[in-house]
Amino acid sequence: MGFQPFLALSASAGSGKTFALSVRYVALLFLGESSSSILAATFTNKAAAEMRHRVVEALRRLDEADFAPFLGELAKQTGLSPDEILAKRPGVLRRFLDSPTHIVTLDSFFVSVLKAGALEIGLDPGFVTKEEASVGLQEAFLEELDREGMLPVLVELAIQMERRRVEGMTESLASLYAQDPLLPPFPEGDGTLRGLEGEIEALRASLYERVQQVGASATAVRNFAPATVAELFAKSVFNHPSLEEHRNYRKYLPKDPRIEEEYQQLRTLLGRWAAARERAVLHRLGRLYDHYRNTRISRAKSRNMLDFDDLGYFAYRLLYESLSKDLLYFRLDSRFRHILLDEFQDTSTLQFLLLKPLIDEIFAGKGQSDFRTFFYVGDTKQSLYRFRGGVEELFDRVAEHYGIEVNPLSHNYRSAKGIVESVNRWFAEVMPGYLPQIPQSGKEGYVEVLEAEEPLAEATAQALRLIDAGIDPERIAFLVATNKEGKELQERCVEAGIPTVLQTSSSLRTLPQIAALVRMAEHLYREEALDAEALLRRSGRKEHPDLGWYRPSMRPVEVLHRLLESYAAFDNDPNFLRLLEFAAGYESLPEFLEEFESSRIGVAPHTLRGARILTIHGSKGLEFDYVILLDRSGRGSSERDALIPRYNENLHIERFFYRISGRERFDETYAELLEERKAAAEKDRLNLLYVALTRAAEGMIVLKKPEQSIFEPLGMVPMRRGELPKIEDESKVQEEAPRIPDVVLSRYGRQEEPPTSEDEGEGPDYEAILFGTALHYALEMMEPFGPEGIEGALDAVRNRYGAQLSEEQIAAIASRMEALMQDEPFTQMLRGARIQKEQPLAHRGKLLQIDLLLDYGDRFRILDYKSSRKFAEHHRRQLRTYIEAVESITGRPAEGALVYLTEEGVEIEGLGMEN
Ligand SMILES: Nc1ncnc2c1ncn2[C@@H]1O[C@H](COP(=O)(O)OP(=O)(O)OP(=O)(O)O)[C@@H](O)[C@H]1O
Repeated sequence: MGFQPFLALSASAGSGKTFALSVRYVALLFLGESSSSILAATFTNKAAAEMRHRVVEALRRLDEADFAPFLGELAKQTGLSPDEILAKRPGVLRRFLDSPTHIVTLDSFFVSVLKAGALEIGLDPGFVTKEEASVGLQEAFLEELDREGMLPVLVELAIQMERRRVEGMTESLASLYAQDPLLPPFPEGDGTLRGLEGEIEALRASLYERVQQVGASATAVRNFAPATVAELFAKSVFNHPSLEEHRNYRKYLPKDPRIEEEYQQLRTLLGRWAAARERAVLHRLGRLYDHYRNTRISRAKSRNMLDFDDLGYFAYRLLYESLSKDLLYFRLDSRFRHILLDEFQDTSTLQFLLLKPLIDEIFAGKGQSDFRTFFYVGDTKQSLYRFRGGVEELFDRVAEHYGIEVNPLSHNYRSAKGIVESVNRWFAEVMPGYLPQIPQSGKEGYVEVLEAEEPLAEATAQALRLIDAGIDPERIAFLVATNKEGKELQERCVEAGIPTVLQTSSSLRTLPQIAALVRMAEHLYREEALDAEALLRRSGRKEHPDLGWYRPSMRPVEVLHRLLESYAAFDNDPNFLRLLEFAAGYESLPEFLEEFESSRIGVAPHTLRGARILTIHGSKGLEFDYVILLDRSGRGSSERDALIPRYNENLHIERFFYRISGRERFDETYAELLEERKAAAEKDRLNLLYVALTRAAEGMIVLKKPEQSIFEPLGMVPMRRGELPKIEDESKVQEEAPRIPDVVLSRYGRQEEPPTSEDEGEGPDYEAILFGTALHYALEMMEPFGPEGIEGALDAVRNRYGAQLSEEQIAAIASRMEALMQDEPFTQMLRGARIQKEQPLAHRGKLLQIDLLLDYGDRFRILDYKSSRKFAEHHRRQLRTYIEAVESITGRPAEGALVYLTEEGVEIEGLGMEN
């Protein structure tokens, strides 16, 4: 086939696009090109790391059987025989390792471009990058508005946009900033709104009178009764293009033909009113935007910190307004002769514009003897980033613009036959232009669609099933819809004893131990002595270490280091080194804490083992042997941006439409645009499902909700195809099942697990944990165990938790204890039993702590207190573990009960062994 210098591959998931990209990269090396002249850009850090890995592995292991397909492709592309390739390999590998490489994410490439030319635009090249805009941005913006006398404009706009919160407006401004180079000019204010409102009012009044005069019904008359223009605009009568079509009016129209005429005029005027409102909003927004942008620019410069949007803004200015290409290449110390782009369907227009000067440079040499190439791959079925400016249309436009051949690939090399065929069946009908893939694997694989009311709960059960079938957790990935669900699932996995790695974000601050450690530092700084166990429970320690060494004058790195020493369980994790490195850059804790919150320190790769938990978005381009795909728990959100952009041929924004509910009835262009957006949103949803369902190589379990499922558009029904692998040693499975949850991690000491509930996006509710912990403590300290012991127990609680609990909370603890002591079923259970409180048990290498163990001589009852019902299912599973442990240790039967001590009173839920 030879080497085609300009080529694009547009092909389905698993068809080998990234594989082809790696082959091409290596082929260029064998053709004598230096790695410093090749730019290979991907979307995520993970993909870039993966690509580097593939290239190095290929160069090292080309002679191994696993790399035969790679070698075969390489031979085709380079025109060399496999033997020639293998003979050249050592030299190529040496040169590769000795030269700088540019296998990077687009964002990090733009960072290096910007660093190279920073001084040109008044930036300090030592700037750091951050994930999101900083906390004080809004205040700084408001200060700027105040200084410039612009606050009244903000207020007027707020009234016009019916926004009660400043945040709503700064969000709109932030989204303008994110696409600054693509913005159309903002309209001038034309002051037509008032005049139009007068005209509309006059027409309304006239119609009101006319419909009254012809004797129309009260309802028909009411439609034109006095109202503000906005109220009138919202009326459903305007759903009818003409009153002829409206049965309340039809028969009266002949009596006064002016009615229909005026109705039509009114509709036209309302349409113009919406457009005038749009102009007024955009005009004010434009005025504010200038100041918003100033604030962003000057803050980025003065703090020397750039987020993604700043990066795009400055890189554009640099490339298009400030710097010659030659100077840029000189500064970058390389001149790219070859560009390879992965996942091109998700490239935003702005990103493309930033690359365009480099691509143009390549095509400038086209036709000459100079060897320059451009290659990109993608799949518009997998485009997911429309919401942040990804435009899949770019794929074909770029090919057309540069005259690049676009080739398909029709085989699937990733997934087993059963998976490929199931995916073909699900999508053939619903995705326009879907080309069924041809499975390449000889394996049948495993596919199961299960209905589950609670996908999060079912997911752990299914993972245990896979693990019990002998599948290493490392080979399993859970795919979830949102980061929040990822966190919740991880909690459940911890408690089910399944090791997991949460990859919903690659940021260090999302690692539980790191987050806990920083939270500890924060508590020290704020002098809030919140229960350290609750925060650092994952460290596996029991005692609260002495933190008396803390001094407010200490540097952040010192505080963190001392905390690490105090909680020795954190040894040897390179992520802690990264944290310390980051902290070393700050002099004071508050400064460190603020920056840490929006930091972008990557997680050290390969430091963690276990099943992966990722969002579907995060799984793009990746593959896993086994995938458990979870339906979304809550409902998805629908698009509600105030400004709807319409793009021109160059994919710049031609104009914005201002969203007003019902405007589509008065404005055809707006109606069409809205329809296009809806169709696009629909397509995005399908794309997301496509990405999710094409990640598995060997097995896939889909957990679908019976109702309101994201899988509904596919007509997916419960099914099963293929078999899970058979584990050779059946006895091992017997012995291991049911698996023992890792109780040391999930629950330790007396405290309840931190709830990560639906309604709090912000993680554990430490108030509730503290309350639960104190309540447990009170019950433990109650001596004797009866109403007479309550007073003494409360004293103990005051001694230990007095500083953190309010008097009301202590009173609430007292009343819950009293309720328990008076509860008939509870006191009944105590009769004839030897009572053991906080009984520790060692079982299968794990330490369990039982709240109340009642020993009746021939059998046991285990009671577990809970202060909330939030995690009932979790509590039940936990209790079953305790029952099993007690039975196996003592050889006597045991049963258990959950004792819920809630505001409503005492409720006891009994639980026997189920199997
Ligand atoms: N020609 C080939 N011969 C053998 N194996 C291949 C070939 N092409 C791809 N593969 C393997 O198939 C799997 C999927 O390939 P790859 O990740 O390149 O697909 P992709 O098209 O980039 O998928 P996605 O669109 O999901 O990113 C990989 O494990 C890869 O090594």
